[in-house]
Amino acid sequence: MTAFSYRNGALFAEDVDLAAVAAQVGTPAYVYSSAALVANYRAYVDALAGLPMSVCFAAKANSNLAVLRTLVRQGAGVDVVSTGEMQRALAAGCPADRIVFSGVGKTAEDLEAALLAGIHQINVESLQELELLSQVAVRVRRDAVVVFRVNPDVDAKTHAKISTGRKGDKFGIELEDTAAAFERAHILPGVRPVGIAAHIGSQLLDLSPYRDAYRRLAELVRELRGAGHVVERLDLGGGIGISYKGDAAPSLADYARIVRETVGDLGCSLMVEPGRSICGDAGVLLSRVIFIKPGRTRNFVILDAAMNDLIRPAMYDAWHGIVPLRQPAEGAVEAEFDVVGPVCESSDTFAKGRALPPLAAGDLVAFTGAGAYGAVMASTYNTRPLVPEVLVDKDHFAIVRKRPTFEEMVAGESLPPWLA
Ligand SMILES: Cc1ncc(COP(=O)(O)O)c(C=O)c1O
Ligand SMILES: N[C@@H](CCCC[NH3+])C(=O)O
Repeated sequence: MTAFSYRNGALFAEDVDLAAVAAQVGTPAYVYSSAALVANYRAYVDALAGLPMSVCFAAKANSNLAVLRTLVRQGAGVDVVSTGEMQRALAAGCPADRIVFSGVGKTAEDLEAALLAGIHQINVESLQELELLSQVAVRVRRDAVVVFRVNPDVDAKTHAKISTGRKGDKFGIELEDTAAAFERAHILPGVRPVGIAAHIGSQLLDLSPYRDAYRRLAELVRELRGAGHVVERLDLGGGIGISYKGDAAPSLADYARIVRETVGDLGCSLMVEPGRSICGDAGVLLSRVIFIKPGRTRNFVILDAAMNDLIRPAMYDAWHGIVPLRQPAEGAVEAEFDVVGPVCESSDTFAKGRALPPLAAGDLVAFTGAGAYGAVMASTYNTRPLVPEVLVDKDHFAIVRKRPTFEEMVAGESLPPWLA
């Protein structure tokens, strides 16, 4: 769904004029639409209806408390990869038994926190983690419900930096070692293996790798059961890719068909962990033009947003729409610009040779598709404050994370006695 549209020449989020948000909150600022979050979550629930399925939102895509709360109120569970994300999920009101803890490098502290919170399951990614989990479980006297994340060795046909399910990737246990992991878990105290998980990568626009991976999972479930293991849970990993450029994205109906065909009849309770496809198109990053800088070879739009606020273009050459908050006049002629931020790195470039309508210093623009892996990946490089976040619901909005002041930014630092 797109909750962002022009009305009388002004870009709105639901019924809120984004220029009014920029005026009150300043720029850069992330703005999220409640309606889009809810619609995207419901689309998963509806597409997978009839299957014993739970939808756990991957908090890594956007862990803002208000975003989590919006989804949790709809019934979503939360997939977390750190104690911090788990605390956020709990603070957002997610019942512990709807939380899944994933991640390749959980520490004893993470595992202890997860056990004490009593979460739904811990997705274990190595024998080393299993051993540590057993020790922690015995120490805190809580049994761990374990799902083994396996590496199905499938090429997800996505950006190399976000592909996670090929042999040689750091994630998961190799398929052929899974039975041994179950056997070890039966010997160790405090750990109870109940299923398997896989996540082959993010931003998949071709669904066939899911079919390949899920077939391998189904085969593995049968093999494990044949060897006498109980396999009652199957976690299918992250969600489908989204359209950043307005071109065709995969449909949830097609994804659901693959799920039904490959793993629908195993008698396992199923889980998906979508992040991007729930919050990606539900957010924009607002920014203001500082300068238009014409050059001999290239012309630049210099914005007040930078790579530290939205790193995806610098990190993955990712494409985000950049649209003016005031719709250009009919017949306005576009020109090509490099769109850059103020950070002292040439990679602080959002777009090269992008055709844009006439813009002037002071004008506002919005980066589209910025709701996932935007604010969560922001840093304070160049001592730039973290961008504030705003949640819109129908005709009103609230600041759900404020911009820190410069005093707050240095408040945690101190001088050692010999420099004081
Ligand atoms: C284990 C796991 N689950 C879920 C996700 C969410 O993926 P996506 O945002 O593509 O839905 C990720 C991120 O790729 C992940 O690593
Ligand atoms: N951060 C990546 C996605 C990584 C998903 C996490 N496994 C992106 O922005 O596309």
